[in-house]
Amino acid sequence: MIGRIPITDISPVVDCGQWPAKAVAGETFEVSATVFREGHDAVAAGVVLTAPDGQRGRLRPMRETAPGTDRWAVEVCLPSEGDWLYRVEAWSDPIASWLHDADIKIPRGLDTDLMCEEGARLFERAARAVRQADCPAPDGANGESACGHRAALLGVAARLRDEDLDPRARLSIAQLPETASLLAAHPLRELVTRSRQQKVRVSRRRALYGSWYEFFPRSEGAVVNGVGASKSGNFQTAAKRLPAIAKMGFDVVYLPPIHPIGHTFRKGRNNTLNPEPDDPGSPWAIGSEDGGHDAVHPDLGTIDDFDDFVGRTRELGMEVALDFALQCSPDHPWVKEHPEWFTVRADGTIAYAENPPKKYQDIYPLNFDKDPEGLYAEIKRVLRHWMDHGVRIFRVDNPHTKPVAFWERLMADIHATDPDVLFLSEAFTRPPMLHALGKIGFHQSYTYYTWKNSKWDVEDYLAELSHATSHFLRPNLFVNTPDILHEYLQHGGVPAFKIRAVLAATASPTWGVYSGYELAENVPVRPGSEEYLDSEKYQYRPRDWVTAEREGRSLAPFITHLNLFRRAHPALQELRNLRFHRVDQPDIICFSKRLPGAYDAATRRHGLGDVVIAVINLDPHHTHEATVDLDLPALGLDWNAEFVVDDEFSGESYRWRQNNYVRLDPHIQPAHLLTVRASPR
Ligand SMILES: O=P(O)(O)O[C@H]1O[C@H](CO)[C@@H](O[C@H]2O[C@H](CO)[C@@H](O)[C@H](O)[C@H]2O)[C@H](O)[C@H]1O
Repeated sequence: MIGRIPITDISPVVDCGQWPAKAVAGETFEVSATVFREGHDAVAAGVVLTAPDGQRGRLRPMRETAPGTDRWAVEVCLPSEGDWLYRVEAWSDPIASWLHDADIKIPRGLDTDLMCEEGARLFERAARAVRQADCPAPDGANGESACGHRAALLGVAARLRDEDLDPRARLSIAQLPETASLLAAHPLRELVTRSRQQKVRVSRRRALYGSWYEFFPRSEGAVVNGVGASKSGNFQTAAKRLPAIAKMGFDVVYLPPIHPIGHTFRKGRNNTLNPEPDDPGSPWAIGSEDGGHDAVHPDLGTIDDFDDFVGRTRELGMEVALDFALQCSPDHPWVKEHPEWFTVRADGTIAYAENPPKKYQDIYPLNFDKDPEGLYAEIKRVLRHWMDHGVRIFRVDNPHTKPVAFWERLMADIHATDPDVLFLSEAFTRPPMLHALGKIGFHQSYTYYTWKNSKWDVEDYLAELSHATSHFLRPNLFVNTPDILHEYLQHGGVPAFKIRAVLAATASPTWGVYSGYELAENVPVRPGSEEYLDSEKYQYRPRDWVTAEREGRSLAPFITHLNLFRRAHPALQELRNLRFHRVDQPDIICFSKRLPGAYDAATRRHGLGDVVIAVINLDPHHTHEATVDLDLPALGLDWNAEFVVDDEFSGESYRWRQNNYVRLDPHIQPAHLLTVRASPR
C-alpha cells in the first residue's frame, strides 16, 4: 500500500530492489525520490542510513531539486565497505505550510496576531522535538548542543509573539536562512511515512578506480628466431617488466590465461588453423596433459614462480588480475574425467565454442546444465585456488555465454567470505546481458567504448555510463584489447592513441591499456578487421620498450603523465560527477569533473574542491578551433566568475570565464587538461 505521504521512484534501486545498488567506500552519490501529497500543504523528505553493523544514522534532509518538480534528493557518502541500507522518509511539514500562508497574509495585515500565534506554537513544538543526535553540523564536525538549538527555536517563537514589533519584523525571524538550517536539522514532522529499506553494496575502492595494464607474460623475455626456434618468456622474465608498468602509474596488471595450452586444433599465427610446430597457441585454449585451470603453463614456470610474480607486483603497489575463462581445449583433463560437462553431438563429437561471428575451433564450451552441482563445485575450487595464491581480481572471459544464475551464485558465495575479491565482466554482447551481469554482482564491466568515436556517440555513451547505469554497472574503459584494434587507431596515428587515452583516463575512473599501445601498434591483420596483424594471441611478441622510449617513439611518458594526474586528482577517481559542456564545433568535446571541498556553514556552500576540465580534439588529423561554453555552477563557480586554469600538458595558465576560445592541434597537443585554481593569482 502506498503510505500516507506518497514516496515513489526512489533511486538508486536496481530492478525494484532485487539486487543492491553499487558504491565504493568514500564515494559520493545521490539518493532521490518523488515526494508529494494531496492538497496544498507542504511536504519534506530525508534519508536514514543504516550501517552494515545495524547502526542507524541520523535523518539527512533532502532538498527539492527544482521548485515544483516534487523530486527530492541528497548526496550521501558511505564511509566503509559492506551492505548498507537506506530508506526515504517523507512527512507533512506544518511550519513550511505556515510560512507559505504567513508570507501572504501578514504583509497584507490579514489575521496577523492569529498567524503569529499559530507560528509560535509550531516553533515551540519543533523545540520540544529537538534531539541531541540530530545536532551535528552539516559537515558532521563540531555539532552544537541540543540546548542551543532548542533555545534558538524558542527564540523564534518569542519573537513571533512580541507585539511591540511590527508584524513583518515578527515574521522575518522565521524566514531567516539560519532558521531554515535549524529546521532542516530538526524538522517538525507530521504524518511521517517511511519507504522500504533499499540496499547499497559498498566495495573496496579498486572496484571503482584504477588503471589497468594487460600483457602476455610469455612475450616478455621471449626469443623469436623463426620457425622451430622460438622460446617463451616466463614469470621471471615477465617480472622484469613490472617496474616499468608501475612507473607508468598502473594499478592492476591483468594477465591473459596462464594455464597449459592444448595441442588439438591449436591455432597458428594470425588465427590460422594449421600451426607451425613452435607456435605456442592461444592462451584461452586452456588445458593439456600438463593440467587444466588450476595449473601453470610449464613454459611460464611453476606455481612458486607465479607466487613470486604476484608478490613482486604487490611490492610495486599493484595487483594481479587473472583471466577466468571457463572453456577447455580438447586436451583438458576435464574432457576425459568429466565428459558429462560437455555437449556431445549425435556423432560423438563435441562442437567447438563460438561467439558469433567469431569461431573458437580450439576450445570446447562447458555445458552448465548437465551436472550443475559437480561443475559448480569444481569451478569454485579453481577460483579459491587462485585466491589462495593472492589473486583478488578476476577478469571473466565471455561471461555472457554462461548462465547468469551461475555467476550470481558463484559471486554471492565468494562475496560471503571474501568481499574484497573483484570480478570484471568481459561481455561484448547486447545491452540487457551486459547490464544483467552488472546487476547480479560483477564489480566492473567492459563497455562499448572502443566503438564510440564521434562526439555525439561519446557524449551520449559516457553520460549513460556515468549517470543512467552507474548504480549497477561500473565501466572499465579499455582503449584497446588483443581483440580490438579499432579503425580509429588504425588510421589516426599517434594523435589517435593520445586522444583515446586521455578521453578514457579522464572520463572514467577505471581505464585500461593492452600492451603495445605505448608503441602505437596499429596494423590490422587485413583491411576492415579489428584483429592485430601478428596477434600476440597466437605468437610471442617481445618488444623493445627501452629503445622505443630512448628514440622518443613511446607513449609511455604520456601515459605516465595521465596516470599520475589521475592519482593527484580525486575528482577523476569518481564516476558519477561527469558533466559535459557545450562546444560550438563538432570535433571538440569538453567535460568536467568536480569533487567539492568541505562545506562552509558561513557561506552555506561547499569549497571549490578539486575541479578538472578536459577539452579534447577528437579529430586526430586536423586542428580545430572552438568556443567552449562552460556551465559554471557545475564547476562550483558563479555565472560571472573569472578564474585561472592551469594546463597539465603545456604548463600554461589561462584566465577563463563562461565562454572561452580553444585551438587544438592533434599533432602538438590534442587536449587541454585543465585544473581550476581556487583563487586566481
Ligand atoms: O569472444 P570474445 O570476443 O569476448 O573474446 C574473448 O574470448 C575468446 C575465447 O576465449 C578469446 O579468443 C581467443 O581464444 C580462443 C580460444 O583459444 C581462440 O580461438 C581465438 O582465436 C582467440 O581470439 C578472446 O581473446 C577473448 O578476449
